[in-house]
Amino acid sequence: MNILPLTVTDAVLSRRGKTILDGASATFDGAGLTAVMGPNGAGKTSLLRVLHGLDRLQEGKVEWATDPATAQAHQAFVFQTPVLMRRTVVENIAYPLHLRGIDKTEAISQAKDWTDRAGLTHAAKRDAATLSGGEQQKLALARALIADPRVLFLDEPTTNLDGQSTREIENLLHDTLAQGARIIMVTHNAAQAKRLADEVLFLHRGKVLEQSPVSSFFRKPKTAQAQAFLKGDIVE
Ligand SMILES: Nc1ncnc2c1ncn2[C@@H]1O[C@H](COP(=O)(O)OP(=O)(O)OP(=O)(O)O)[C@@H](O)[C@H]1O
Repeated sequence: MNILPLTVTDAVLSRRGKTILDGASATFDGAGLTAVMGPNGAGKTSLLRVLHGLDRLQEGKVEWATDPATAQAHQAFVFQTPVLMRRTVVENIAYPLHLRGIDKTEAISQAKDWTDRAGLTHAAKRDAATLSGGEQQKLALARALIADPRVLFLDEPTTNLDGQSTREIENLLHDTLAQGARIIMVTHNAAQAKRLADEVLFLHRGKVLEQSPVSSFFRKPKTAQAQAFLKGDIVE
């Protein structure tokens, strides 16, 4: 099911008198990974939440190629701090299949497969609450991927993780990209964006200043704000 392109047009989002998105516009299409970058507080997480339909805009619109319900059924969101159920790892990963009414034996069988793919075989029967941060992120990613989303939203999935967990997560993302998905991922890590992304969306004070192929963004950013950001200057 092709739910793309996804378009956000002139998005305005305010909270408690503060403008968080200030006329943000962007289009996402085809397979690949969009790295959403920008200074702290630029509105990156808020943009992802709006695209996924978690927050309603005051102005502007979010449109998919299909009706919203179809689009919703083919996308997934992995939060920076995953919300896990007090059940085993396998049961957590099987959950989206239960929601879709898939037979329990089949759901558990697929969940075991994803447990292995996520490098969590050793922890399959453990209560998810006892996992380390890296293991929880891998669980959350496997739980998102089991339903084969066409669009996957990720909010800094490897921040604070060690090298091995980061590599395992990036390997899962490479596989997901090879399956033709579009991943829209907030990252503060330029090296990671270069490893995974085909394009960078640079957000500053609630506006999309640039959405460019990854090589041109890092070689020749279009705005003074992006240049300063890449130099490591403090950008507000
Ligand atoms: N529900 C809310 N109520 C009030 N302010 C909010 C709310 N959500 C976000 N904000 C504010 O909006 C701004 C943008 O937040 P957001 O988390 O989207 O930015 P970000 O670019 O993801 O930041 P970071 O890189 O620090 O994670 C911040 O100043 C934040 O404090």
